[in-house]
Amino acid sequence: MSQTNKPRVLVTREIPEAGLAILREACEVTVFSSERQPTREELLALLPNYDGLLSMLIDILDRPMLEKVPHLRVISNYAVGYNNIDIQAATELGIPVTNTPGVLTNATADIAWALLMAVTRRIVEGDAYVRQGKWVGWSPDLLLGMELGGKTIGIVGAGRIGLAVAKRARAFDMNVKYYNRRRLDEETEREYSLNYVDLDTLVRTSDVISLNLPYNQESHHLFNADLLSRMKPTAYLINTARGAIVDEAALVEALKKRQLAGAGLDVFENEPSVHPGFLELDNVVLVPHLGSSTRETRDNMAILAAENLVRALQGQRPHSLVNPEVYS
Ligand SMILES: O=CC(=O)O
Repeated sequence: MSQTNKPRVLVTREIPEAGLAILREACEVTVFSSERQPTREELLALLPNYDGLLSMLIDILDRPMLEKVPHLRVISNYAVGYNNIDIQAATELGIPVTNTPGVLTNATADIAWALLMAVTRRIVEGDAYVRQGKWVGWSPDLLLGMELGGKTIGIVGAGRIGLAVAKRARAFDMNVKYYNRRRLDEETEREYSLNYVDLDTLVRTSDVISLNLPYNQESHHLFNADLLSRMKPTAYLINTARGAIVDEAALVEALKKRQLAGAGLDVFENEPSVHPGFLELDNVVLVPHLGSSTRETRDNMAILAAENLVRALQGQRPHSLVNPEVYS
């Protein structure tokens, strides 16, 4: 039982102190661990003792799980994506769910750009080449890459992060096409020099494709063998969204067959497992879901997630609410 009248909150993984300090002011806080996530069973055993949950994007909060903890007064997800939570179920149970948009936009667009540059300019291959002592002197054709200026980037998903990628692309003199379920207004298209195209045209005509859309039933395996086969053989695919937007096995095959030139991946279908096929390919750059991982961004995510949680527990509207219907 609670020692104070403060609400009790469970934080599934240690987050930056900036957020924990906000939580401690208003709540009794338990941090599960700094080392690992709670298992499903551990979470189920713990949650009856808490009023609020601050979850990570790898905590699976599906309907069967949520139905066992309908007393929760808020779930604050430490991520912009919330595909780990059954939002429909949470809404039906009256549980507000919040996320952390905005604060991680630049960091995520930066990592898309880092992957894009690393794979098109063969940075990882070059680093290995030097370390392995293979470099015997400058050569006109050593590790040739693709120039970005004048090329076309196709952005799939033109939300905050997609637009931040577009902004970087303009600075590199690239042409920017985009595909989004809903076309943006003319002013935004003009501001970011964006050309709206359908997905097929984007895939067929882009030199780089950047995935910046949310993962849901509609986007599951959107990039399947068929769509991948329509890419230019000289083109690159960058995924900083969610792994399962791409059929990973199909991507491995397409890369092997050189149906596309390369890929830069921050996210994977079954994290932390990576399809073994990728490990054998030198035209793929792989990083372990680092999109938002700058010190500044993780602090800001912690502050936003903590404020969202405290506001919901205090009966105020959280800053970034995924399911506003719970309040109507
Ligand atoms: O993947 C990271 C996020 O959704 O914040």
